[in-house]
Amino acid sequence: MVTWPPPWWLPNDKNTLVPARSAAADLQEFALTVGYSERMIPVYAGSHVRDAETAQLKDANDTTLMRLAADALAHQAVLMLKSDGGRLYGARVLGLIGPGNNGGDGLFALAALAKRGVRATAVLLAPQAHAQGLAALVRSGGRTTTAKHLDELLVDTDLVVDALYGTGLRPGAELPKIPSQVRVLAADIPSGVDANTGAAAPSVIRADRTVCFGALKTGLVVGSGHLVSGSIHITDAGLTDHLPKPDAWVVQGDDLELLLDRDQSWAAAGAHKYQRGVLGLLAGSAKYPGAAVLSARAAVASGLGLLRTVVPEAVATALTTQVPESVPLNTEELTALLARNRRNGRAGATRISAWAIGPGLVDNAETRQYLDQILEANNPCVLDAGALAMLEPGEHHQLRILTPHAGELHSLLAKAGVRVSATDIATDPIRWARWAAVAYDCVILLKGSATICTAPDGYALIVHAATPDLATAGSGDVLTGILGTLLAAATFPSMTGADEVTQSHRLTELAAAGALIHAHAGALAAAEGTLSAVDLLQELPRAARQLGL
Ligand SMILES: NC(=O)C1=CN([C@@H]2O[C@H](COP(=O)(O)OP(=O)(O)OC[C@H]3O[C@@H](n4cnc5c(N)ncnc54)[C@H](O)[C@@H]3O)[C@@H](O)[C@H]2O)[C@@H](O)CC1
Ligand SMILES: Nc1ncnc2c1ncn2[C@@H]1O[C@H](COP(=O)(O)OP(=O)(O)O)[C@@H](O)[C@H]1O
Repeated sequence: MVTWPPPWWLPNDKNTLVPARSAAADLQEFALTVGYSERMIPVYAGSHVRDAETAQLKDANDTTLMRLAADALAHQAVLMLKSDGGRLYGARVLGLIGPGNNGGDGLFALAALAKRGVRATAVLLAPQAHAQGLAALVRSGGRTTTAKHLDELLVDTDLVVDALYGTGLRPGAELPKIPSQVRVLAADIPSGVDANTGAAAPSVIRADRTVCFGALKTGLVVGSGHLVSGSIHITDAGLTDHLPKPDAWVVQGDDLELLLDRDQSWAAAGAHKYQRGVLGLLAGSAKYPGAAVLSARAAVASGLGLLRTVVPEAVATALTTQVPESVPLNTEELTALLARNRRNGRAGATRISAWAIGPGLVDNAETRQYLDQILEANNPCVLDAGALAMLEPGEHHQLRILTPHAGELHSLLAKAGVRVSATDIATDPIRWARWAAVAYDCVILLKGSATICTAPDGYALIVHAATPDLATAGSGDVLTGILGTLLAAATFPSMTGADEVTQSHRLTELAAAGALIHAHAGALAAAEGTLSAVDLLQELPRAARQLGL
């Protein structure tokens, strides 16, 4: 059950809610109480992986795990060197070696490469280096040098192995500048990335490939971390018994079926349109007429049964012309429909099964009246853009997905009395998405290159965009339409008596499913050239088919 207000919030003098000092620890606890699935890729805070590694190693001098990590690193270095017809023998590899175990990984990996004829040089960038690793390198014929020679060595290097800092990084590290044309393989996590949050130092060493040891770290999948890690290869180090419950899960195309958990009955030949879901759309304004059209088209293209629309005069004609499948709802019909919803729930031919609210909406008395009426009818809904600005924090026991980008998340949190800057959100996006999920008692889908979907109890799913081209005007309106259709078609555990946590997990999974379809359509559209929101729409049926819907 979601408790409101959450125990770690304290009222301030303006009677709004602000986080108590212990909030971070409490949230961490929350994040760890969620279940486990084999299918999605579990993600752990870097510090938890480090603790697990330490627990796994009974003897502090045992280098078993480090050698395992180094083997994986050396293997990927070989693959990178050999790609594009490159030679291994005589290739020049520079290791950037830091003071801790990450440096140790790099030294053992260089030693393994030196044994295979690579000209391996360790650039010792800290006053001390891992002693056994250093001895192994020297025994294998590798060389060492200091930072003084780095720039001249970089001119003639085939590959840099970044083993400067891993999960032990503290803020303020000095990092060398590596020219962008030099290929970089990172040990565990690119140096400069915070393994718990994904925050990256401006001077972060950007990698083409990262070999991640033991388990996928949160810092590699959100924030700037996943933008600077290149392709990620995870090495199993047998840590499972020592790891806590995951911090989050990364979901990919294969997970869609699991996320949707569809009741297939409607798909039978006899199913009619109402069983596929009836979506209500409250969207658009004279100022933003196109947003309503984009959401409507996306909803229809995602396999909706029926679309009912509530839009202002200025949008109505364009909507019926461009989305002839949509059926407008006038005020009287809306009132009657919502009354039926309130009395008899969401199923049935004359009900609305879910709402998509907000794209292009502006805040005025009429819109507020519609919004209040719709929310009162208690249907599952997705709230985006203009609707977010009209919401207040608090408990409501409804199934809601809110879809802010970072700027909108900032405003939502500010309304709840949580004063965080856009930079704070960028440096720890999962945390602040979780806060908003608690404050608004809903699922938050935080948009960005990594989309974070999280429930009030901390359950978090991450979806990566395959292309930055998705960041284009109207792309979010398309997402709202997709989510609306998924909500309209979904059955919820409430109907079988499940508790609110189970319901909110189901909603989180639907949100992630919507983000996956959106991301896949984006990848298909980008493959054809530059991407507009309309291109994205047109790829939706193909994306859904390829993902097995
Ligand atoms: N713990 C283990 O048993 C294993 C660790 N492994 C590797 O070890 C890494 C973690 O090792 P460590 O805990 O030694 O941490 P790191 O090697 O990431 O860094 C810690 C060292 O860097 C220094 N340091 C951190 N921030 C600094 C700053 N801002 N300025 C100057 N110095 C700074 C610290 O004083 C310490 O000496 C993992 O990322 C992974 O690469 C793997 O070898 C597998 C086994
Ligand atoms: N850098 C990025 N790389 C990939 N996808 C992104 C990036 N930034 C944003 N997105 C995605 O693009 C969409 C933009 O949505 P939004 O900001 O609401 O746009 P609009 O309001 O114009 O419709 C979201 O799905 C978001 O996750």
